[in-house]
Amino acid sequence: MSSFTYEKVAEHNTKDDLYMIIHNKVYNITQFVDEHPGGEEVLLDEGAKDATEAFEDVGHSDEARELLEKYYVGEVDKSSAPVKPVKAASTSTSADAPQGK
Ligand code: HEM
Repeated sequence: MSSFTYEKVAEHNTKDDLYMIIHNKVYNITQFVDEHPGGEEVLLDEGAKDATEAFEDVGHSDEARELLEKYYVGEVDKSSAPVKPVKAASTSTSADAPQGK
């Protein structure tokens, strides 16, 4: 079974190559971006990192959860640390976010 560090997942951060982590599982959702009923914007915003909270906040249906299986590519390497994906259109505030060493 493949495992991915957070850093590896963070590299897949574009519409043409997008990964997402939900409940410690890694999904390659590139093919799904155009199909998402909630639009592509949220997937691009929440992609390339752990989107568990965003995914759960929406209250996605069982059908949505089943869809995920199709895009499963592996597990998160839990010994790795989350990274802040570098994105051109980042909306995050930088001041209170310490960078990794
Ligand atoms: C790959 C992961 C995801 C899958 C497979 C997925 C799938 C779906 C599906 C099937 C729906 C239709 C309603 C339902 O069945 O629940 C939906 C709706 C929606 N999703 Fe996602 N979703 C994903 C990730 C996300 C994320 C990370 C967000 C971030 C906030 C999000 C936001 C929404 C919103 C706002 C709707 C409601 C759209 C509407 O009814 O107007 N989704 N999603």
